[in-house]
Amino acid sequence: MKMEKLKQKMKINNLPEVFLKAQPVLQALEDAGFEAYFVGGCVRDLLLDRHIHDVDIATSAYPEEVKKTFAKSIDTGIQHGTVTVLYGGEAYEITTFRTESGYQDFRRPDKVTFVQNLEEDLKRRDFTINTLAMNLSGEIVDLFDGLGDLQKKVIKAVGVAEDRFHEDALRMMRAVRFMSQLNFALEEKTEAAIADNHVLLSKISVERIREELVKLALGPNSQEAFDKFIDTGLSGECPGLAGQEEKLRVFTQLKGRITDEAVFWALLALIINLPVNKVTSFMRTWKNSNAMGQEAKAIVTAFDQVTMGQVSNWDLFVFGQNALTKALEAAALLGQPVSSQSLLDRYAALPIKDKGELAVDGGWLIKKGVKPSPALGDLLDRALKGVVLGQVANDEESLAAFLDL
Ligand SMILES: Nc1ccn([C@@H]2O[C@H](COP(=O)(O)OP(=O)(O)OP(=O)(O)O)[C@@H](O)[C@H]2O)c(=O)n1
Ligand SMILES: [Mg+2]
Repeated sequence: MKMEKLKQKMKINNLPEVFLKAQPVLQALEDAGFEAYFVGGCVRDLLLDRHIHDVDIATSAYPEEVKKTFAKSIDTGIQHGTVTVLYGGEAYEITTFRTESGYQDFRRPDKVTFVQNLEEDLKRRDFTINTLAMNLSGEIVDLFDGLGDLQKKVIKAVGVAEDRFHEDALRMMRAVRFMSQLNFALEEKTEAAIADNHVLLSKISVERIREELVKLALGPNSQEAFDKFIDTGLSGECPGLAGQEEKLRVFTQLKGRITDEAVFWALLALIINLPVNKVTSFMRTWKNSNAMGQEAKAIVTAFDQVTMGQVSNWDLFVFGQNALTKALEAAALLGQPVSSQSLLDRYAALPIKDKGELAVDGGWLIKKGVKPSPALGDLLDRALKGVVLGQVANDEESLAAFLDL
């Protein structure tokens, strides 16, 4: 990407495809007599050469006027001034310049007020790096020195930090999440304001906090971000983490990067010394899906076994490939001495990896004269164990002999 700095104005040449595709949308709004800009995360990520997942547009047009300008639109958040426009097979969120006032509950504005200019809109946004806007010709509008802070690599609240966090307390989590994802530092006053206001996080839904925490954990700079998450008191406002500050510091000393969400949850449970039988309920307090809860529990179970040393082939079979590899990943991150390769080799050498691969089933046993009964289940278990442990070949004849049928 080419950037030119002209009369204090930065212009991006050779815009990536996502923006080129969206340009006609901006053009249509301008042709209809309105102002329109690309705003927020997409401009930030463009300048950082990061992947751009969606392109957001801010405009002076009112929602009704936006709808009139395009053939296809959906009223996604019309009460907040957002209309989703479908154009060229893509969906664009177009939001009228707005300001939000009266945040009684620290999480959503009591009312949205439309404003006439871009500056009014940008100044109620969270961080300077998220206030950048770009016009149709690729010129960057930088009213709050977002470019300077991108260069300095700092997360800095727009204006008075405390006000921004009172408007939306989730922004405190966003601050540490961006630190991790972008490998940025936290500006001093912004950090102090989080430390002063961390209790407001309790007003935010667990789901929204969870989403930010997972992004933080999976980011490349998670170690420093975890440090701030703990230092500022944010961690103490999270489900099950109050008073666990010292243990949570382990996250600042991991031996590498967490690359999987379930591994993160398993690590969290392990680090706060949660007994295996508490993992599912802990996962529920974080409003995780049952599937994620079960996966985390399976990883913790496998971890406990592999780090204790005694792992039979039957154990390996029960863990399964997913829980085993992720438990080994967790062990490596925690610097636990585990002979991962030999466990993986042993797993790979198991005669079967799944119950479904067993050459016989209940129907076969019944044909062999076994009555449907609990004993039938026991026989199947014996067959499965025999095959997994290599005591019998996985074919009908060998299994019939093995089970004395
Ligand atoms: N609590 C929030 C959430 C969002 N924003 C503003 O809305 C933009 C878009 O929000 P969102 O998509 O949630 O975040 P992004 O910054 O785009 O980051 P991501 O990469 O996660 O989408 C942000 O850039 C920021 O300007 C804000 O001020 N306060
Ligand atoms: Mg975004």
